[in-house]
Amino acid sequence: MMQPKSRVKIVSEETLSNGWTRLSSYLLDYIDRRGATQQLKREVYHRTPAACVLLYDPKRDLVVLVRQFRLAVHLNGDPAWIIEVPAGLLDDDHPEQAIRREAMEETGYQLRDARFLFKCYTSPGAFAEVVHFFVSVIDIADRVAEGGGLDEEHEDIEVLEIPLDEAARMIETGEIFDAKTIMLLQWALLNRNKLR
Ligand SMILES: Nc1nc2c(ncn2[C@@H]2O[C@H](COP(=O)(O)OP(=O)(O)O[C@H]3O[C@H](CO)[C@@H](O)[C@H](O)[C@@H]3O)[C@@H](O)[C@H]2O)c(=O)[nH]1
Ligand SMILES: [Mg+2]
Repeated sequence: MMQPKSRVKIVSEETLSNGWTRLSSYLLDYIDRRGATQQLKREVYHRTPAACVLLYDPKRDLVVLVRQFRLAVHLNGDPAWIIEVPAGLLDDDHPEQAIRREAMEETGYQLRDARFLFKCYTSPGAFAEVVHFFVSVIDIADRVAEGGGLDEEHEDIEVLEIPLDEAARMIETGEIFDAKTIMLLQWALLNRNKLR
């Protein structure tokens, strides 16, 4: 059995765009499962790692979500102020540090425990992005600031407190359609009893 690494040889990389995030085109020699060498062309968007968190308040049985404008959604013609769990890029921080910072900036909640759940590739066909998923049990007393995002980054974030069952229904109605948000809400539905 061939080692996986020896099946892939990067022949060349060309930077197509180097703006907010770099986009490259690669040529690679790829040995397929029958042992034949194929030359492939693949584009990769070098999105850096990120983290997201489900804030769950067991006393009120609600989750804290954020609503903000997403241009890609707008360009597709979908309602573009979309509802998501708090999330952000790691910016060289450890995932847990990053998610504490993002939760504070976006929602004003000071997290006590943040429990790592899993990591996931959000779109592995084209994006290098890995997202680290967390859950944090919160209480109304943990909200020490307004949230809303950073003015200097022109973040314009609305904080929403929604009963978990209502949020679950909003997946069915199509009002919530962000992948990481759906994953965390479904995790919460499966594990709510352990969070009380
Ligand atoms: N100038 C500039 N600024 C940008 C650009 N893209 C994003 N920004 C700014 O950078 C901020 C990044 O905010 P974060 O909170 O760190 O990231 P996020 O956009 O919430 O990202 C999370 O959700 C995305 C959508 O699901 C994920 O793609 C991402 O990995 C992460 O989970 C944005 O609010 C915006 O102000 C850009 O192309 N140019
Ligand atoms: Mg964010």
